[in-house]
Amino acid sequence: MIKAQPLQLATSFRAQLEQRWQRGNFVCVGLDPEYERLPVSVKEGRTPEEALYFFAREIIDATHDLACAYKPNSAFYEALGVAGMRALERIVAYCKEHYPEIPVILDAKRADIGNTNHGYITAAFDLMHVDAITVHPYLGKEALTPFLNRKDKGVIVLAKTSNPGSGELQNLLVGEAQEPLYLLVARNVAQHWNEHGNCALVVGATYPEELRRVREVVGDVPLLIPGIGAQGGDVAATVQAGKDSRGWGMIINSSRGIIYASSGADFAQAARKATEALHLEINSHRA
Ligand SMILES: O=c1ccn([C@@H]2O[C@H](COP(=O)(O)O)[C@@H](O)[C@H]2O)c(=O)[nH]1
Repeated sequence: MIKAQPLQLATSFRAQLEQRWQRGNFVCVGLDPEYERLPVSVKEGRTPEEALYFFAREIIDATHDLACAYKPNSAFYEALGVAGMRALERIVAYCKEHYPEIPVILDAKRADIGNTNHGYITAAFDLMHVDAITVHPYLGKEALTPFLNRKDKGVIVLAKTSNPGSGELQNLLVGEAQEPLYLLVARNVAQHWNEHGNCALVVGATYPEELRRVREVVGDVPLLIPGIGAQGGDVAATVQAGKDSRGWGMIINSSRGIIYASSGADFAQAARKATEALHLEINSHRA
């Protein structure tokens, strides 16, 4: 009889993603809790720190077999001050302890000059132990080198963001080729910044044509794709435009569409249902 082999724990963000994609998991569950919107049953008898922690933990337990990644956005935790940051640290620690195979992406959109970046890196990678972080490209590769040199960690660079006004700067035609800035960013990341194979790019699901153009120039570089669910991005168009040469390569985020699927005590079951529906829809368009 062949014995099932225990899953070997991946040692880098990219390897973690590959294992999740191999299972057919492409949904990134966005852990973006607004305290005011938490179900009454979650807030009752709990401090704000405990409420945030409990809410996220229940959602993680309910979705872990379907999730490609978890993505807490730092803003929602910072908004509660020290209590929020403590909750964030505990949520990441919970994921790492119980589901170490699932990558945790800290959406904090960092990047500054050299020594400031060291502070961001220590906080995210060495204290919080997240597997990847989002950064903006504005300061260029030189400034981002301390992030890029963390070979085992993912560095996810904003290219074309999902917001309605993202074209103001990102669509400006630049360089010799007079191509949109977002495409130049994507090209530079894929060709010059990704020396350790640890880069990914953010492209909003609200811009499927731009997503297609990015995929065309970056090959199989992973894409973090927010904008599904509350922002109205189309799943079929996203998958058609965003999949890589293997039909993989996508980390498709939904936050509010999953975590607020129910405002009642059944929020975790509802989050699972919403995750499963998105998981099935993504996979139905991958072939
Ligand atoms: O271009 C971007 C970059 C990041 N985000 C973040 O993703 C989630 C989206 O949340 P939803 O509730 O699913 O709309 C949130 O953390 C954003 O800050 C993005 O939306 N677009």
